[in-house]
Amino acid sequence: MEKSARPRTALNECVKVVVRCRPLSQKEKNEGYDEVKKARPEQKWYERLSSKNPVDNKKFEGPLQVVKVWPERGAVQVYNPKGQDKLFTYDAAYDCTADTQTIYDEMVRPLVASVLDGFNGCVFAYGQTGTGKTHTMEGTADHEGIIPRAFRHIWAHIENGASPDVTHLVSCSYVELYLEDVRDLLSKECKKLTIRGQELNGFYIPEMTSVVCKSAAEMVRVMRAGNKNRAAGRTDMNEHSSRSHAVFLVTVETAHRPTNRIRVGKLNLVDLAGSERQAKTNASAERLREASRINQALSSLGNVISALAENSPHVPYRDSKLTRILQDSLGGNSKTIMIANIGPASYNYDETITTLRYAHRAKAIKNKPVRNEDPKDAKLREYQAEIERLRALIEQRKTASLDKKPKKPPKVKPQAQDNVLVEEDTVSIENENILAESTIEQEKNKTEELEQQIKALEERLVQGGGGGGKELINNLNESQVILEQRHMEIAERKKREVEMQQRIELEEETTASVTNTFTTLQQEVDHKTQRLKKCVSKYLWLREEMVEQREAHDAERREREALQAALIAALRRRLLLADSLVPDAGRPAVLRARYSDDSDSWELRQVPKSVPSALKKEHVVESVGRKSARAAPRPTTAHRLGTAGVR
Ligand SMILES: Nc1ncnc2c1ncn2[C@@H]1O[C@H](COP(=O)(O)OP(=O)(O)OP(=O)(O)O)[C@@H](O)[C@H]1O
Repeated sequence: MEKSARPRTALNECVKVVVRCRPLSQKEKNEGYDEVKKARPEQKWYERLSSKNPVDNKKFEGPLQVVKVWPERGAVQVYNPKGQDKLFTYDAAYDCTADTQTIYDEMVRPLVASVLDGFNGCVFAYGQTGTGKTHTMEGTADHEGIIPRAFRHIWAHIENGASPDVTHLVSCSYVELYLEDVRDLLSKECKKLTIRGQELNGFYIPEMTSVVCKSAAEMVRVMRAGNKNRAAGRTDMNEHSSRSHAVFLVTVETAHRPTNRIRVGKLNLVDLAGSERQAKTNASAERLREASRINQALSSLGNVISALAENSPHVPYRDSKLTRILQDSLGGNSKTIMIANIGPASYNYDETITTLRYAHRAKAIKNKPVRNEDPKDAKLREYQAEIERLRALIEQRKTASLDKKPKKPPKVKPQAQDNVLVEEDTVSIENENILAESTIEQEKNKTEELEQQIKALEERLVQGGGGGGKELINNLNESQVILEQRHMEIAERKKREVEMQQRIELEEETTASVTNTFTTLQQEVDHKTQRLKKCVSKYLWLREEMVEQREAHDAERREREALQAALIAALRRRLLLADSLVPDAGRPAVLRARYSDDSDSWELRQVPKSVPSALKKEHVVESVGRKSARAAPRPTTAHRLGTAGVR
């Protein structure tokens, strides 16, 4: 099993990006979104080049399906009413006919195999609300998602492991990020947790519940138990919308007895909450607050992706808890897959383009996965040491109890005068024996207790080749392994085909003029005109893209400002209601945003006016968004409410 010649480190590895487009929902079909845009009046390139603003504000004239996926090219094309269609390429692209099995076999299976080999892995689903992130990651009652498939894969590997010299320990944890709080979904009352720095091997939450599991079914039960505690709600965009980011962490520890080495692979399975436009959601105050935090965390994630893609010297990981948790997965010690989920309908055009842009940027992120060998915090090592200690204790007790064996009473002699003495001896020996027997009984109980402890510890560990023993099961396991290998081979071939296709397209563009030979001048002119047109098209595309990105950025900023204004208005209303409770009620006051080191957050404080500064008692009204001290921006004017507004 063990091959010491294998390298411990992998080369820099880019984040793999996969796009999945969900089918139209029944509601969308009823509204007529199943019409596909086939032809679009094309503006002549020289007309568009001469126009001052290449992007007019043309909108969709009716409901349309605007996304076309090219699985064989790993490309996604989006019909653009404002200009040229958008075309993005990825490691893989799946249309609405693709099932999760295919995505798992082609993309996720190799990653989970690496985790079983001691690497860290992360799969995270990103996208607008209602685009199928939960469907992809968890699945539904009749459709298995990536997470339960990964469980089955892990246990198939353990059960098929040929060597009984290999011991495994599989544990899982489940946390969610709700309103910037990390909550333990596997603890009673979902206790709040604190992320303690960044360890070498993934994020570190000391009090997080960790459940040792012994089968895939047990892991599914743990996931379902956690899901019951997850924050979910109904929005206009999704009947069952996840209102939190959920991270399911699987740790697989593997000990190889001959070499006494332990490998620890950690797999983060992340279902992010969806971004959403407030204008579309008709959100209530509570949903607004949730959405604001969701969008805030996602925008931090976007900033981290951009900084990494641009090789920026500062990556703002500390801007949100989500980015702290994903720190290793993005630009660190992990192999990572981002699944960007999109919807096909035209009313989601802006969000689809935003998701595709982020996903495209994420392709440039380079990770540095390292196999985790013999880490200090391996639980398996702890268990093994404890079992050894208990065994040694039992041995000690056994040798000690040999000395306490009951003595035999002396034989009664025939002489009458000696009998009294002998009887006395017998009584004392019998007493000693009763004492010794009770001590032995106690020792036996203690030994049994220790043996029980060893058994309990050993039960948590799983020996490789668990499926062995029966020939039938062995054969079944073997065929399963062969089948898995075939799946991997097919997936690998398909991946290479997509890569080849993308390379051919790129080379066609760059080398056509070099390789082409022309017999007539006219041919050369035609060819060069064609090339010029292509270059101009590309230029136009980039110009449009730039303008659109600026527009999207402005729209996002405007939306955030509107959201902030709405939240502040809600806060003001609450303040007015609670006026009588405010210590300085009646006096004019201002609201100021101050950064608090204690709570690592921005706080809205009510500061009384016209009071000598020594007597000013600030009253914290509410924490506004957590930001780390280093990365936090100065409060904007939106934070500073007018003095007239609040009494
Ligand atoms: N590939 C797919 N095939 C069939 N149905 C799908 C697919 N993707 C999503 N759906 C359906 O679309 C609906 C919304 O999906 P889901 O809840 O997974 O979205 P989401 O992105 O997780 O949303 P949110 O961010 O609000 O939690 C569900 O009814 C789901 O079953």
